Amino acid sequence: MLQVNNLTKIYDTKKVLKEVSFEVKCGEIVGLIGPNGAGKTTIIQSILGLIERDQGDIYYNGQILKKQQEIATHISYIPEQPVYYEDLTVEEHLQFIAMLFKIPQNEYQKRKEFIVDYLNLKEHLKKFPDQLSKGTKQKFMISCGFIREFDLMVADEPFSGLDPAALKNLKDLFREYKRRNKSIIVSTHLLDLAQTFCDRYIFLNKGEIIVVGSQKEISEKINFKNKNLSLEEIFLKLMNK
Ligand SMILES: Nc1ncnc2c1ncn2[C@@H]1O[C@H](COP(=O)(O)OP(=O)(O)OP(=O)(O)O)[C@@H](O)[C@H]1O
Repeated sequence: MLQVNNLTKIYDTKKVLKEVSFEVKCGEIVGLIGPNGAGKTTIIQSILGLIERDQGDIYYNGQILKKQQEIATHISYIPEQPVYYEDLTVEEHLQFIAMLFKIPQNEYQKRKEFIVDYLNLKEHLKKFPDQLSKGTKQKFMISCGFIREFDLMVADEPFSGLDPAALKNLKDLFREYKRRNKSIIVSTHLLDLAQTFCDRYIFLNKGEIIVVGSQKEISEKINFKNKNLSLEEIFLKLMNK
């Protein structure tokens, strides 16, 4: 469904992404894993057209994606840092997104009830984002990502600040969308959690992909004796820690 070819990004004179290529299939959850500064957010922002690429093409269902509007139509996004309008309430944001994506009113109500219930956001609907705690703000960002229809969601550290119940709910939500044949790219440092719901992983370091595959496949590639390494063990081995 998504094909990323030779993605390269240069800041000043530093290549922070070096010919990164990968694909994401329909109904697949792919974990983007790597140490701080590896390039996860840069990949996500390049796919979404939020920053300009120096090289590389993004294909969506075989069609090259160029215009911001085309990208936004197909791909939903949970940003790493909350982005919102200070003078709109949580509910008004959801309505605004519904309007942008032309979601019929009855469909919007159904989706809102589902997501607000899933994320325990009901008591916060009339609040302004600045009145929310960090974790609730994150749930609000997640609700904005899920209120609209999408085939691919890109989530940049979406678990940040969530309590254990909300972590579980978001994980379940990702699984539910996978059941609906939606694809998800998720960047996270929570490796124990990631290994409970991701199908495949892209391990990055210093702007380069070092290995791609399922936990089992990567385990086998990097360690012949013990084929069942945890994701944390894989990470530490790959980073030579
Ligand atoms: N606007 C910018 N100007 C210059 N360098 C940048 C800019 N944004 C990111 N970088 C650099 O690009 C590299 C990749 O950063 P990026 O934010 O993509 O990493 P990350 O893997 O998402 O890290 P983290 O896990 O800490 O969120 C880093 O070396 C970072 O310093």
